[in-house]
Amino acid sequence: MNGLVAKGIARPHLSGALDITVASGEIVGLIGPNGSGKTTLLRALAGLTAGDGSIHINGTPLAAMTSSQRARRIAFMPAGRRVDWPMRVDDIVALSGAGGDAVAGALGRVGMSAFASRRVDTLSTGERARALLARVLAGNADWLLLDEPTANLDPGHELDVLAVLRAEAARGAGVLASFHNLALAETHCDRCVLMADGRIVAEGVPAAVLTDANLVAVYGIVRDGAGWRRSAS
Ligand SMILES: Nc1ncnc2c1ncn2[C@@H]1O[C@H](COP(=O)(O)OP(=O)(O)OP(=O)(O)O)[C@@H](O)[C@H]1O
Repeated sequence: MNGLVAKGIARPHLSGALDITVASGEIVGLIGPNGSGKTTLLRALAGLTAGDGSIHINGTPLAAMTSSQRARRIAFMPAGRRVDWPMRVDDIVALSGAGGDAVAGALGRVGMSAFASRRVDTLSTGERARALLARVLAGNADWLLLDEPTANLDPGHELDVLAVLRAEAARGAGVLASFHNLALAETHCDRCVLMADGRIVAEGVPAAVLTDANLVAVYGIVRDGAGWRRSAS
């Protein structure tokens, strides 16, 4: 079966066995409250943790791939923005294995060209987030697993990153990204997967997932005009 297809994924802090599929060319928003299991699932799909279940990429088991084959197929961006090495930004992006043109191109796509020669430890948190996304983009992987790619970004750069993710999907990449900004997920994702308490509790087009009933049950919030407020307990 085509796509990134995971079945029966079981890990500590997930409940039961989870199935999830990400097709080429789509952006899937992984949403859910703090502690619902988004990072745990993303790390499992990236092959960073071992446990029960199977992960196939276009029919090939992830477990049968060499680490370089995996790296061409899957790129993972953790939610943490910490970088321990005081390296230049372009050198950090080149850790993806990309050459100079691809590094420069990726930095340009996230608006970071002017920072190429800066040490990464001198960047602001949002700048560092964009540099780390450039590293993922430079690798040109088939599937992008991104943990909160818009965290720490201002509203303009949030939209810029969503536009970059849409361009990645248009070139055929499959994107699975976690979000806490439900408005962004609703507006920019082709599908949403909603997690709660280590389970997938809803998935489908955003309007089918971000229903009033799901928002109350999972987040304890209700729509209030263009935003949300806490539901009465
Ligand atoms: N090493 C650990 N020891 C104990 N509990 C853990 C450990 N790692 C994760 N957990 C727990 O597993 C649950 C799922 O964590 P996970 O990081 O996947 O959630 P998340 O949905 O990504 O949350 P957030 O939105 O806050 O980033 C949480 O309750 C977390 O406290």
